[in-house]
Amino acid sequence: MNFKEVLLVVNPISGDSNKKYIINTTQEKVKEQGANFHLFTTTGTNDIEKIRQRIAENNIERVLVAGGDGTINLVAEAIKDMDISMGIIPAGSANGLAVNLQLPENVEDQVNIALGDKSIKMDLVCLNDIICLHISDLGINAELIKNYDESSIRGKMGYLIQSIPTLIKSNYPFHFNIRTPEGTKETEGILLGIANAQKYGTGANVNPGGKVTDGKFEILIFKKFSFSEILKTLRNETDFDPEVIEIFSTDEAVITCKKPVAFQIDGEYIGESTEVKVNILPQKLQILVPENFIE
Ligand SMILES: Nc1ncnc2c1ncn2[C@@H]1O[C@H](COP(=O)(O)OP(=O)(O)OP(=O)(O)O)[C@@H](O)[C@H]1O
Repeated sequence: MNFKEVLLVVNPISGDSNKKYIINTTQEKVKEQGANFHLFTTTGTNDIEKIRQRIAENNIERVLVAGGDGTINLVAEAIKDMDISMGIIPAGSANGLAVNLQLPENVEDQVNIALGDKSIKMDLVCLNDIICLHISDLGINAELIKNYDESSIRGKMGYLIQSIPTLIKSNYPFHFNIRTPEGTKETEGILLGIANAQKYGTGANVNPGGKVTDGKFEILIFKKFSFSEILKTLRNETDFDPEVIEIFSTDEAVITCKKPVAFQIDGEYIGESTEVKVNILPQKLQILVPENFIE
């Protein structure tokens, strides 16, 4: 152990769940390790600045995050230029990044990993200057997130309830122009994903070749709905029909759309966009993983 001051950042509303058990367990384990425990509860406004302030005031050396992908993203933004490692205690609606980092279900095990020594240096994908740790997309999934944000029911059920109205109201197919150092591509689709990791929080393995430390991201084009291809992602199969799902790796891209398209980063709805500039910050964030983590 090479830290004395630990900050736990907790999102009180994420995943529609009470965080008391997580807070108590973390506090106990930090004390057992002979370190000091500090707590920051997010408010939904200016959290990045407030976290940076707490880190400076208390000489924080390790940050733990209890929240969903949105909360992990904002803590990553706060610490990305500091020499501080981040541990994750998944407590959101879908926990996409936690699935990719192979974190266990049990809170005690999660806290042990977050306070442990095994870490990787993760790439951060940067989209119009906003970082992404997990998966971002333009199209129907971002429309779903927008509709969810506007509804009053939170958690997994909230997403489920919004899925049918989203399909009915959607403006798909969308038209995308994708420029990368490898060439230019014009395509239509229901969703264009920009993936650092492999899986959505549902476990759907949409990007089987994705690695969070390889200095690259993948562009995923879902050209049309196909239940057989969706089932393949759920079964971890990798032989997608290129007529339905096309995937390629790159390290830079400019995506333009003829009409504004809904856009989300790590589960947070950003707005409608006609241009997304993508680049990568290789091995930028030190993040704790299980001892038996396999890339
Ligand atoms: N105290 C708070 N009150 C309201 N919103 C908050 C608060 N703290 C953080 N937030 C918001 O929570 C969002 C992040 O939620 P996160 O993605 O971590 O959890 P989630 O359960 O997966 O989210 P969601 O339920 O929206 O899918 C951010 O938009 C952030 O601004």
